[in-house]
Amino acid sequence: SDALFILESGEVYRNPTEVKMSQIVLPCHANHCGELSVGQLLKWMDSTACLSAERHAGCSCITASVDDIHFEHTIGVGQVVSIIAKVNRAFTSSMEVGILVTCEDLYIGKEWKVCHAFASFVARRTETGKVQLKQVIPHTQLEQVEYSLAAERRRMRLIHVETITDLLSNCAAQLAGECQEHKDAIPAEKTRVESVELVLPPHANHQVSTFGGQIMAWMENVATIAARWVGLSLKSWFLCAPDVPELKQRIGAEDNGRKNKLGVDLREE
Ligand SMILES: CC(=O)SCCNC(=O)CCNC(=O)[C@H](O)C(C)(C)COP(=O)(O)OP(=O)(O)OC[C@H]1O[C@@H](n2cnc3c(N)ncnc32)[C@H](O)[C@@H]1OP(=O)(O)O
Repeated sequence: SDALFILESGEVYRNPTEVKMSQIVLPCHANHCGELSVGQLLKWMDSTACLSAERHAGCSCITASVDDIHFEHTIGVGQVVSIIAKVNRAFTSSMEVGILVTCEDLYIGKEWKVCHAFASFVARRTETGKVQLKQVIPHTQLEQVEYSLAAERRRMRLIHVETITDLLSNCAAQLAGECQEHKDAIPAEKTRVESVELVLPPHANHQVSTFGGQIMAWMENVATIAARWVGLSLKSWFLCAPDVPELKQRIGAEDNGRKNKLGVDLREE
């Protein structure tokens, strides 16, 4: 196991960028179904990953994007969520942070995986310009695998952004023709939900801009309301981002952030 990796010096190796956060789920963290709200979980994941990125960078970092996330299980009130984040690889000023979420039921003594996500964090520019991060040196076999995969994921991430942009600009007219009339169809416009949020001090991070996790939590809230229009019970669902959520502009107290997009996949149970 990675935790028991022994260095040549005889010391037990611990990844210096690793951050672990555990939290018992309280009723105030739950949604209307009595399960941990995805928005709350995204906030915890973002803060844990940001700590890991800042531990590596040694300076203030911001969330640039989070890749698709597939939630395999829901988490109930009273269960314990553990989030482990570590920097897989640093590029120039950006880093890929791997985030593993597990859930534990203390009373039955079981622990299971909830999701695995990858977030990109960027070290804030200084007066002298872009920060050049120190490289990550993988020690364990698992770290070496993640280090190699991180470069490939970054390549795919950049291609994905371009593909989606091309799709939206070139194919919108063709896709419209694909829509078919169904008897019980709900007009897409009817599922539209818009929410306006006032950025208050509890929404800000230590850099006094809105938490990336808070923005994702607001997005998840609106997406959940929109999805309910189609009449499925939201007992469990995948929240994923066909258009990787990108945080393109910092939102301060007086700014209007650029629009972010989110897709929701529903699963009926
Ligand atoms: C912890 C928090 O809660 S922070 C608050 C929430 N987050 C935010 O407000 C972020 C707002 N967004 C921004 O400030 C900007 O869009 C930034 C800094 C992410 C990117 O700005 P850009 O002008 O594109 O910067 P630039 O082109 O110099 O790229 C900087 C790095 O970011 C990387 N990057 C930019 N966009 C993305 C993205 N969507 N996904 C992954 N990496 C990205 C680039 O590849 C580059 O990496 P490199 O230096 O390792 O080669």
